[in-house]
Amino acid sequence: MRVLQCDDVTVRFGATVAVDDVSLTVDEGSVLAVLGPSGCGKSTLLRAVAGLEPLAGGRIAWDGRDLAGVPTHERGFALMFQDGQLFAHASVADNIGYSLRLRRVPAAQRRRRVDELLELVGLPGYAARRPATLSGGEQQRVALARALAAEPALLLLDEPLSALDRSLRERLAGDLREILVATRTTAVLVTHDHDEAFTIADRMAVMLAGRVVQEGSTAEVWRAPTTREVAEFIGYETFLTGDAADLVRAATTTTPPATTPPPTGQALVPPATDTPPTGQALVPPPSAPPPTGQPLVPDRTGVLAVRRSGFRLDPHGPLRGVVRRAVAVSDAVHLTVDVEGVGEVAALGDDPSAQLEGREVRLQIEPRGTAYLI
Ligand SMILES: Nc1ncnc2c1ncn2[C@@H]1O[C@H](COP(=O)(O)OP(=O)(O)OP(=O)(O)O)[C@@H](O)[C@H]1O
Repeated sequence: MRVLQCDDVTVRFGATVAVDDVSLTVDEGSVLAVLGPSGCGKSTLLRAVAGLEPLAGGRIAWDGRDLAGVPTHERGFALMFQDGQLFAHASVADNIGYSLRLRRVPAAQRRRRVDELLELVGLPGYAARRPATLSGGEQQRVALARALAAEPALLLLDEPLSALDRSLRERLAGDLREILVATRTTAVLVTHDHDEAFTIADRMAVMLAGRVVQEGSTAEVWRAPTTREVAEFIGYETFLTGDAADLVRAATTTTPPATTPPPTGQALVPPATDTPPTGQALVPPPSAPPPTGQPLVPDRTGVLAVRRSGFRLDPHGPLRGVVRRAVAVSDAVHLTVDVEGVGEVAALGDDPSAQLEGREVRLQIEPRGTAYLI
């Protein structure tokens, strides 16, 4: 059931239109990510839903009821920010139990609920600790427990993981997804990180310059961005037109993967990650077999967008090129390859230690890493 409904919402700061005619809906128990670059208006939209910014136009409704005139504390929503903003002088238990105390929940019941929440966020035994003695990740877990304590009708998450380092962010994003699903929490997550949006949310709304430019299930937006701006924002790096696009399209001839149906909603990892393929591919064998099978990329005019993982080093690949640049990352190598008849493309190799610059290579095309922009 649809519970949050934003219709033509506009928020202005003087002459700045921070949120421009945005319409969105969120279903009960589902998580919507509002994904966009810094300054696109996503935090302002979240604050408007919380009742912290007045609307210049439009309407926000909860469960069919217009929220105009309903103050923040009466909306029954909880907010969690990038910096959890814990009370420094209170224990972890008092931080988590704060909203329960305000509601005069008896102490014994409060303690039980705090213990349950600490278990849920993976911090059993932390009740007596002070926030200053916790790591950044632990502090965010406590902030999440505090936000969930009052069983909010809607949880509003504003970049909840961006202050953390990358590996911790990835782990916590997975945990956050599991906790939201386990508690059947309806949530709106604001983030600039497309991987985070993919891990945590069921649906995604891409926001650019105050407007929602694409909305859909995370898998749908990931696979089929509608414009170049959206595609760039969610990680497509190479954009081809005309003969270059035709050449790549004609070379895209591989057997369809066994798991063609896209994940819907519950996926914890993106379907087209930059995971490197197995086996290294440097020198093309002279008798590399010609590609066989049916072209998978539809024959249409438009811009062919390709992720780095869409072009993989493979000795049997149909495209030939010369490596212009190779940048090793932890378990892969990011390549810029000048492909015959195509030009420079971003590609992926699997051996960070290989000396590839200046070498002739072949590339395979991974259809799941490609999209057509019409
Ligand atoms: N209180 C304010 N007064 C004036 N302008 C504001 C105010 N809050 C936000 N803005 C402006 O509104 C626009 C959107 O800001 P907002 O913080 O919503 O963007 P954002 O996408 O959340 O960015 P970030 O990720 O950097 O926080 C920006 O141009 C910003 O300068």
